[in-house]
Amino acid sequence: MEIRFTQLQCRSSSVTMDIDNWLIEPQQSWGVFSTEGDLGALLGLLFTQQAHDKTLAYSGQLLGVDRTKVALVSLHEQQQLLDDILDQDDSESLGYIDPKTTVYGVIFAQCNDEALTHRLLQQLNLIQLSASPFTQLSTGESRRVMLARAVATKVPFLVLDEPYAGLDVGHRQALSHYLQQLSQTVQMLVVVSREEDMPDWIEHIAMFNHGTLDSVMTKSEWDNHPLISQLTAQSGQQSEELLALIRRHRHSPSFANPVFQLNNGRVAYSDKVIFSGVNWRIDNGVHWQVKGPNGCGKSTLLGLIFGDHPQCYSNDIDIFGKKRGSGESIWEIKKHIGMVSSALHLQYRVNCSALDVIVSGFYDSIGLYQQASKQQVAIATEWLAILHMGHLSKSSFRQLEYGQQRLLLIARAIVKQPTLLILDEPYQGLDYLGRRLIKNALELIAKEHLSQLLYVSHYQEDSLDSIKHFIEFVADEHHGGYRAVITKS
Ligand SMILES: Nc1ncnc2c1ncn2[C@@H]1O[C@H](COP(=O)(O)OP(=O)(O)OP(=O)(O)O)[C@@H](O)[C@H]1O
Repeated sequence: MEIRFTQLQCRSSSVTMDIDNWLIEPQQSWGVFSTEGDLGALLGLLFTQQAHDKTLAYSGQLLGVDRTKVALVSLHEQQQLLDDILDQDDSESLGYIDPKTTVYGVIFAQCNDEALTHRLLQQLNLIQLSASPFTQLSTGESRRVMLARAVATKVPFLVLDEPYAGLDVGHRQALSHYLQQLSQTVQMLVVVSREEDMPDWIEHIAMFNHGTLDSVMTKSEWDNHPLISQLTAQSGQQSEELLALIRRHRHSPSFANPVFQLNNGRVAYSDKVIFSGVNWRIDNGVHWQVKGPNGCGKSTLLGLIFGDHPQCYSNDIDIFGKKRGSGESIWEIKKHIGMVSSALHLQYRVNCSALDVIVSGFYDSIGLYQQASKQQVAIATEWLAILHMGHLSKSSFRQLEYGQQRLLLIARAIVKQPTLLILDEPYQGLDYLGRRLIKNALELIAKEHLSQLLYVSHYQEDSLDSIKHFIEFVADEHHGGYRAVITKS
């Protein structure tokens, strides 16, 4: 396709996209880097006009897009598909959710082609998961299925919005290689908000600054562009404001050691062991990072702490001075924990306002069912202002962009200043500035011990200086699944 944008302008709740002049020649694939706002969602809408079940109004010209021949991969689409499948599995079952829709089924439904489905399962390292229900996959596993599903449509143009989000290092490299090969036959727009996610093989890059197409350039021009250092300085100041807010309301109770202890931890399903023999002790004030490849059990382990994993009662766990399963109330435990994860993001299916989402952090509820105090509302309002979302205070959570939703969920987790702050790939869906803001704030929270961090990220650049303790899952040759290795830097 030859696509031409001329004086095009359209807006979302986070940003106004402005493109004076941009030509995408036939067969060309482009990398798009954006510093602010969910430009991937806007471009996805412009190119498909079917995502989110709504159309996007714009002024100016967009010529050459055949919308029947474009497929979109984005976190929003992934969320939507999970929602749909959960609804479908739910409605077909008798009172309990029976996860029927398999990985194979999700891909095959797009092409009705067994050979192609099989090939894609192989190319994206999904063969082992072929019969797994889609709703049970880990974040990185679902990401790869979303891509296979888009390729299965056999369209000649793909819009890939943050295709590397949630993938471990190995899978990121494999995907980059796969996309390079795919680019011989399929045209692509690859939208990224991390410099290191810009694929090496991309020859043309469009750089957006605050929503405006700033410049188009080659990969080598991009590698030396000064914009990144300017942006870094800008986000530092915002993070300081955030920390000042947190400091003002600090009130962390401290517990006797150990805060958490897991003895000989094991999680297994009927067909496979995820991990076994895990011994992990978390002492007061120590921050930890959980590492390991996609599907090794990082979220599962954190679910044992948070108490929402069904096997937390069959494991030997002490938390906040109590033995799990000794009659302790789950709410009593959750009171001391703030949590951000993709699973929580998916669970947050209620339609309350942006402000209420933050306030719900004081009550550990999904949605708000209590009368908040004036002070709670004031703190949540300050959070909205720092996140540049003051004008969205009354907007419905589900109508916001994925990245805006994620920022609100991060604020929700931090707002009550929990003893343990569990951050399971917190940056997913955040734009460049949002990610810098939150990362700086977490670094400061950790440094000042305002909360104790349990942190998961697949990116080296996300490492926090204050985290010196690591629990890493590595393949367990003897028992199958994974075992944990503990290290200190
Ligand atoms: N109910 C279930 N039955 C069988 N397997 C399951 C079930 N729920 C989760 N799994 C599997 O457990 C494994 C661990 O999942 P988990 O989400 O903990 O991985 P992770 O390390 O957090 O991965 P990622 O880096 O992709 O987020 C995955 O392979 C997932 O498919």
